[in-house]
Amino acid sequence: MTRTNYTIALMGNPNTGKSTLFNVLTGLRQHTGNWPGKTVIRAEGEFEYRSATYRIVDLPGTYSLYSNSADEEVARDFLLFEQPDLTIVVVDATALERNLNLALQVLEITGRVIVAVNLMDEAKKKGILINSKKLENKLGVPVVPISARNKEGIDKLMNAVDAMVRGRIKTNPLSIQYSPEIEQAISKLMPNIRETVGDAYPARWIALRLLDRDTSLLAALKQPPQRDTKEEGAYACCGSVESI
Ligand SMILES: Nc1nc2c(ncn2[C@@H]2O[C@H](COP(=O)(O)OP(=O)(O)OP(=O)(O)O)[C@@H](O)[C@H]2O)c(=O)[nH]1
Ligand SMILES: [Mg+2]
Repeated sequence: MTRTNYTIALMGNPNTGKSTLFNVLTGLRQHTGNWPGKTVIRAEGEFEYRSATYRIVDLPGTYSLYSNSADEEVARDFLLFEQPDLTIVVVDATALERNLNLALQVLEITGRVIVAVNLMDEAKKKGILINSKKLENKLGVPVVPISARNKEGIDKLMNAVDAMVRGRIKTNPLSIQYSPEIEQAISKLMPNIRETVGDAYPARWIALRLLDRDTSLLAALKQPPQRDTKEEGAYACCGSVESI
């Protein structure tokens, strides 16, 4: 029997429109953080699309997954330990270069990624052109231009989501090659990491983080957080994308 329940994570830099997209998909019309605009704890919702039920998790905005802050740890832990079926990285079309930094980090953890280039309306106003096909070829995952606030591109985005969760899209995520010294150290560490944490975790990424002395990651791996979706501040809601 084919599965019909999928989990999507929304990740991205702060203020890129993740919660706006979350609201469009779930049909919710309210702020998702403790104060207007900012998501400080992950929020969850549910919606139906083409006979499948999606649980969608709106994560706090982060610039990296380097364990520098509680927000980064929440986002990192969700990717690592809850392993969503799909991650939508929401990037700001008017600040693509800075935003792609996080997208590349996510690609080091998982290849089940779609990049949603949001704020296309703003980019157009500023005369910024984005070649999403070229970006797609470089990143090796689907890239979909959207304007969440204007509900533009949502159909194309959901088409890509549907195709990916049902295995009709195979990705080939860009893997950054580091200096020979770092690559050598990664190769040395990877067998030990696999032996210690098993195949469920991205060994190459963990090796990189260990080389960076990421003690917070080490602690999280030793004691993975509880898979509790009913956190204080999280809430549930339902919607249907077909009704947009
Ligand atoms: N012009 C334009 N503005 C947008 C678009 N999408 C979102 N915004 C605006 O961008 C601002 C930030 O949107 P949010 O959805 O709160 O962003 P976020 O990524 O959830 O922010 P954090 O939770 O702080 O990381 C809001 O003022 C939105 O109305 C868009 O497509 N076009
Ligand atoms: Mg938000």
